[in-house]
Amino acid sequence: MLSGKLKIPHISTGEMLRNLGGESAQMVHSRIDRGHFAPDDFMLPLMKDRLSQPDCDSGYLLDGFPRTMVQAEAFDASLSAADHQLEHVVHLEVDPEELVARLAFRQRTGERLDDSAEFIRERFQIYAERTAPLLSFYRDQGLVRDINGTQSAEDVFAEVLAATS
Ligand SMILES: Nc1ncnc2c1ncn2[C@@H]1O[C@H](COP(=O)(O)OP(=O)(O)O)[C@@H](O)[C@H]1O
Repeated sequence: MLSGKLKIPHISTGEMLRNLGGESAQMVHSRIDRGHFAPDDFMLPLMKDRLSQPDCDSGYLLDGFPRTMVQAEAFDASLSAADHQLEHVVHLEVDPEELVARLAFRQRTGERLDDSAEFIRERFQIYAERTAPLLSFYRDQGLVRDINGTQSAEDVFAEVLAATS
């Protein structure tokens, strides 16, 4: 919805990784199917290549990147080198119980192995250890827009649009 409205590409790293072919695919899929991250030294060249495509020239909506401090710092350095700036970091806040319910629903309607109950707890823990620290990193830069994600998709969309316009 958002990328259509803003007319910029939606770049979902999870989707890119799930669709990966070639020789790295097996290594990456065996990790992400268990809820583990793809390695930083795999993600960084992948994203460098993706963000250098012409459709990214006027901006992009990142979904799932950066997810570790190593990624955030490398991304920051590459933005500065290109004289580009991040405009917003959208932080969607949802209660853990609600998230578990949503993931359980997604598992019933989809095929993602990492949505199984076995891996959900693991993904929460990895988020807390490796991704949550990015919030204070970006808060210090004044970029974080906190959004209540426990609303209907339409209301979340409206709130995100208002916070980023
Ligand atoms: N930036 C990233 N670095 C490392 N692994 C990633 C990254 N983005 C996605 N992944 C892997 O892909 C999986 C699915 O990502 P994503 O589709 O964004 O899931 P969700 O939105 O359900 O958290 C993640 O759990 C992780 O294993």
